Amino acid sequence: MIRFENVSIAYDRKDKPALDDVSFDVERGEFVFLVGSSGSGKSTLLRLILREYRTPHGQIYVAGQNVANVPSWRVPKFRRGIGVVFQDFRLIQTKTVFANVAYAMQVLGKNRAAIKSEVPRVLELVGLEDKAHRTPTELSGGEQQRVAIARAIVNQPGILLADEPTGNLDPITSAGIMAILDRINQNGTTVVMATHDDDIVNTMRKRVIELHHGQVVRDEATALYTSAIPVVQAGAAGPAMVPVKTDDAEPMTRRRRAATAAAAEDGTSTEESMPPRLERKLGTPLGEAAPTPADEMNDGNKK
Ligand SMILES: Nc1ncnc2c1ncn2[C@@H]1O[C@H](COP(=O)(O)OP(=O)(O)OP(=O)(O)O)[C@@H](O)[C@H]1O
Repeated sequence: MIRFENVSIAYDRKDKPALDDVSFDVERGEFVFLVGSSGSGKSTLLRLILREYRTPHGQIYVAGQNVANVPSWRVPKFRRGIGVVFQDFRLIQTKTVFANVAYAMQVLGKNRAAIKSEVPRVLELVGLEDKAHRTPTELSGGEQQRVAIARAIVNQPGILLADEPTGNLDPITSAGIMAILDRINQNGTTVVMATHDDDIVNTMRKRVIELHHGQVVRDEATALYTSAIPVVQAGAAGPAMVPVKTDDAEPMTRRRRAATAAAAEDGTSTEESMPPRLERKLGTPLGEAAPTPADEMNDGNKK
């Protein structure tokens, strides 16, 4: 579905490459986390999938098309097959929830009957059917992100790109968003999500592609945020290591490290300071299993 072949790009001739000889394949229907420190190249990679830049080196194929061969005038059509969700939601503040989602269909010239039937289905999928007539200013951050997801999937894209979709949200709200993304993925949409959220990655156990200085240093199935095994760093002469955990226990997440440090200072048990496990939170009402009309819509897509 998405293939990078030896892709390198620098924003400026004198800059180090933002991506450096990156190769990977994402199959249709996969869910992939992109991880790596700030500046490692995650957003650049997502932008290249969207054909925001022409690629100076290497080849990128998206849904069978060589992205470099998509002429500028065809880029809008090319992007119809890709939904995008950003950290900062990017909703139109003056439009209602319904109108924000409907707008994504209007720009593609969909007729009123289609909009009237599709928008409610997608709002139901993200659990916002009762907030259709509110504006974004009347919604919580998590609800706004659900509107953004509804807008991203209303045209039934084969690929959903998410750039830190939970970056502005608390852990419980983030878990609700992840339940929705997981469900969209189970309905057949390929999902690529850039994130710094170790709890989410450690809970979901999906494929992880890790970038470091623009290079892929890890590409692992059902993986943790931080590698549990020594990994040879791409481009290194010898087996340089990315961070490795040394015991068999679950690796410390960012929040757990903070809780442990705080507990060490005040002498309390870390268990009490821990946030509830994300798995439990993923079982919250947003993850309800009953199929919705939007599921059927997506199922129809897969056939
Ligand atoms: N528009 C731009 N112009 C010049 N350099 C850029 C631009 N966007 C990103 N870069 C540089 O490219 C490199 C990769 O940036 P990118 O935004 O892809 O990283 P990231 O992994 O998404 O970071 P973060 O986790 O902070 O979002 C960085 O060195 C960054 O400074």
